[in-house]
Amino acid sequence: MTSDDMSRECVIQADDVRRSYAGGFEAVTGVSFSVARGELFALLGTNGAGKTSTVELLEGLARPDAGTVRVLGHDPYAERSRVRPRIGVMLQEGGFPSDLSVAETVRMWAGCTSGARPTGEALELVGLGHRARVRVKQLSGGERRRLDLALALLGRPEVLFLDEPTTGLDAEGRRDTWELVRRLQEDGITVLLTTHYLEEAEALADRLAIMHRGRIVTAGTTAEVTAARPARIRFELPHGIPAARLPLELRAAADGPRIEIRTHRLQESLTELLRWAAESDVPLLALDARSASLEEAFLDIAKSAAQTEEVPVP
Ligand SMILES: Nc1ncnc2c1ncn2[C@@H]1O[C@H](COP(=O)(O)OP(=O)(O)OP(=O)(O)O)[C@@H](O)[C@H]1O
Repeated sequence: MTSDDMSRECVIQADDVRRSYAGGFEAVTGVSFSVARGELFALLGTNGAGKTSTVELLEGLARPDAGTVRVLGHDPYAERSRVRPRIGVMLQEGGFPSDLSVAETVRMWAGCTSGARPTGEALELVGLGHRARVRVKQLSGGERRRLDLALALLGRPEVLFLDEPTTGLDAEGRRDTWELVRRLQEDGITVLLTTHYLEEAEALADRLAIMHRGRIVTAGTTAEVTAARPARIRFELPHGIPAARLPLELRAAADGPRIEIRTHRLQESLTELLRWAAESDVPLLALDARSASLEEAFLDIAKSAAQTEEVPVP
């Protein structure tokens, strides 16, 4: 960690936070993490892992049963009036009246937001300037998500909570949203993102945490989270060339003509494979070599967690 990192102000802090629902079910079971100013932190997890339950505590919508939460140095629940004007929250479903126009919706929200941006500026920011007069019910799903985002950005927040911001968007809409989030980050906004898309976390997050059953199972940069997992080389051998002809160190799980090698030394293994292929004059078909992805790390975590879970007694 550089001295610059150490001097960065901690904007979001969760310390050993717990949250239970009526009936005693503990959805968040001792979660700790911090987010520095200007950082984008992604919270990932299996279904029902406790992401939303955690984020609601940070947004000041509920009080933790144990542990402490601080946003911009304040308790977001007890000191809501100090924290709320400085944060923006993009909910999964905005739920605004669908008969209003886009501009009317923004103006309505601006009425409840201190220091709101002008309507045109908020809409331009999310690429909806040309849709100002259209009724909300006529917007596409992707445009509605962008309107949700415009409303979250209305009060020029220092901290932005994005709850699954690209769910329901097509590939182009998703990439447009990523571009926008990157621009916001360049302006110094701190972002806490929850997402089901690992690719989204990979593209945007400075650091991330993966939750499962109410706790953080692993956290760090994408590189840190994937570091311990092997890289993968895949290819097919031409008909008539058996996997047994590969150098001993590279012999791997063969599935018919398809070969997959898992290795912690990707560069060395690949060099060796390519040298063998060149010397033996064997074309490697559909060759694909890649470092471990976040998706593989996530699936491993979900799988190993499932294996250690108790089997319910009938
Ligand atoms: N109001 C509630 N009352 C009781 N249990 C709840 C309540 N809200 C959530 N839960 C439970 O708490 C657990 C965590 O839910 P939460 O919505 O925080 O998970 P999540 O990680 O956001 O899930 P998803 O990715 O599916 O949205 C789940 O088992 C859920 O059923």
